[in-house]
Amino acid sequence: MNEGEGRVNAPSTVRRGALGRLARNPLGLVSAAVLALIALAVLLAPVLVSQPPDASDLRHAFAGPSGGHPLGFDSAGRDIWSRLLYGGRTTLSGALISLAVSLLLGVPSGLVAGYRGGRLDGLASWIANLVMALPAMIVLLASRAVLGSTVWVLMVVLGVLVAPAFFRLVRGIVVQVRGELYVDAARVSGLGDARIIARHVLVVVRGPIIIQIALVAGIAIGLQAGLEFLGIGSGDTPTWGAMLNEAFQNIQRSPALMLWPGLALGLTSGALVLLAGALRDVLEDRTGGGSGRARRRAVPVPAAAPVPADTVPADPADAASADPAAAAAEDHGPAGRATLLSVRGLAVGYRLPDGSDREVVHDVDLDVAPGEIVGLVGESGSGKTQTAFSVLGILPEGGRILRGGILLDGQEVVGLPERRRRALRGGMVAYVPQEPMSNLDPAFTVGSQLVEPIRVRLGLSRKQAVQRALDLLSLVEIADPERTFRSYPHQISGGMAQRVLIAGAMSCEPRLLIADEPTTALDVRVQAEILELLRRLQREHELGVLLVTHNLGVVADLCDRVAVMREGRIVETGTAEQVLHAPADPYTRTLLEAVLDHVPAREPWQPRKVVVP
Ligand SMILES: Nc1ncnc2c1ncn2[C@@H]1O[C@H](COP(=O)(O)OP(=O)(O)OP(=O)(O)O)[C@@H](O)[C@H]1O
Repeated sequence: MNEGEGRVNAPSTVRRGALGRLARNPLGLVSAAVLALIALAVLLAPVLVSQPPDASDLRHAFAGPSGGHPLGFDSAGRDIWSRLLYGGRTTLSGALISLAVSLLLGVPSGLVAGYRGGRLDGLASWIANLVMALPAMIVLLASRAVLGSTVWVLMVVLGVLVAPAFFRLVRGIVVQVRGELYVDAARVSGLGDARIIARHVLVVVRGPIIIQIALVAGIAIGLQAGLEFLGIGSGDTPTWGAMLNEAFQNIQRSPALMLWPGLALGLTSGALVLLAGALRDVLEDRTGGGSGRARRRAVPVPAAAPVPADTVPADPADAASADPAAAAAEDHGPAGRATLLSVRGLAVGYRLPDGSDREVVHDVDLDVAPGEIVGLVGESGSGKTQTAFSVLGILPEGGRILRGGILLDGQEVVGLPERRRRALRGGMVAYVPQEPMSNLDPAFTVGSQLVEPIRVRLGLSRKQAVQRALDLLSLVEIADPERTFRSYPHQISGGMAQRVLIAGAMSCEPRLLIADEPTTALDVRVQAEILELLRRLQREHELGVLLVTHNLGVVADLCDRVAVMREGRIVETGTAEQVLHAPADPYTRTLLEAVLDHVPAREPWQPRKVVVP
């Protein structure tokens, strides 16, 4: 029954930490050690030097190394070792300030712009492009003239100039991630934007951000040194760039003075670049030994305490819709049963560039009663998914409901604020998607994906949520729930993944389940098992099910009633028996004829005899 159990490699999904993998990467280890040594030396400067960096004694000008002065003296008789360590403090702190500013500006704006899209994204991208187009050196020179020569202020300006690098990196990744089905699944499960970003999006961008930090730190150090070398800094604090400047002025007399600040800059920048490369290998797992990508977390499915519609605070819209709801249930409820879902005159459109709408669903009426399975069938592009997404309130960007109403358990949901819509999704109504694997975030274990929405929606403790997730895995007939709980999506089969998604959908004890081609991506044997599971859950939990499918075999097998869609309209509705045996609409007949049941089977293929002359 539990197909694919054998595919679970081992319960011990070894999840070595990134630090451990970095320690096994020779380049990473050496560069991290060099950086750590440099950081330690500049931090311990007061105890490592024998005189302050600005203490000058002209009698020692250009003098070589001596006791307590391992690198000798500069042109003003100052201790080079002391200036190198204290200069490192200024240089590295300056780089940290630039980094902090660029991270603070670039990362949150990239996350929000990428995730929300639309005008906000357009505006943020425009600003980022504008800042990137500015010549950094010219802006820094102008800033010095206007804001003064304090190195810290220049570092803040540098941070602003570098921020677009983080913005573009993060935004680009988020735009890709937001289209992932597991993000849609998290949305459908009722998780809010902030939680989705924190859980599913940040985890994807953190690796590239860490790599970028190493690169940008190197750039900031280089630029700052460049400014100081040009003599643009304040000159009252020792920095590696200022040391290079002084050394350059005395290059004829003592070329060795260039060596130490040059070495410090070269070592630090080089180590940062190498560390960035090693981090890239480690975080993207190029060195083998683990499926870094696959190990990215996973997300998921719904979970939530049923949030009865009537517990949501009333607003005037509800009062206005109360009567129509009751009327709809009375007038249109199938066979006199109270409707769970009642769609009336639904029209969905997509905004065109000229401001008009392209209508893709026209005046759809549809009902689902408790304990009833209604099939929504039709050829590809007929509007089934748009209808289902309208009920869930997750139409893609640009799509909107143009007309009509949707009553969920008597409550009008069209026009309901997103917060209240979210309370219904993953609560009273749950969703089972078409492609189970794509709806699980590969970076999280199955258990983690189930537990998070359960905790959010049911307000359970972690321990209780884990127990509930295990119970749900048993409910969907997974033989070894604990093992599956610990597995990553790449370690389970498609059929098991679909069971996991159904478990997630059931976690909120929904009353209406919307299943969009739930078996299409599965092989025939697993399809039958999943259909049987849905049937059992529907029976035992009195679920209303809206089953979106193009498979008339599934309809015959599972559905009580059928609505046939064509070009955005419902062309025929009736009991499964009526529609399949005595279709009234010519389009339904065409659909049925397309199922080759009545066509005589072809002769088995026979190899042709090849006559060899
Ligand atoms: N994001 C979108 N922007 C514009 N039009 C869209 C968008 N998504 C869907 N449509 C249009 O809506 C119509 C109905 O699509 P829908 O996805 O509901 O079809 P479907 O019956 O579910 O097909 P399938 O079985 O292939 O999923 C199609 O003509 C499609 O082009």
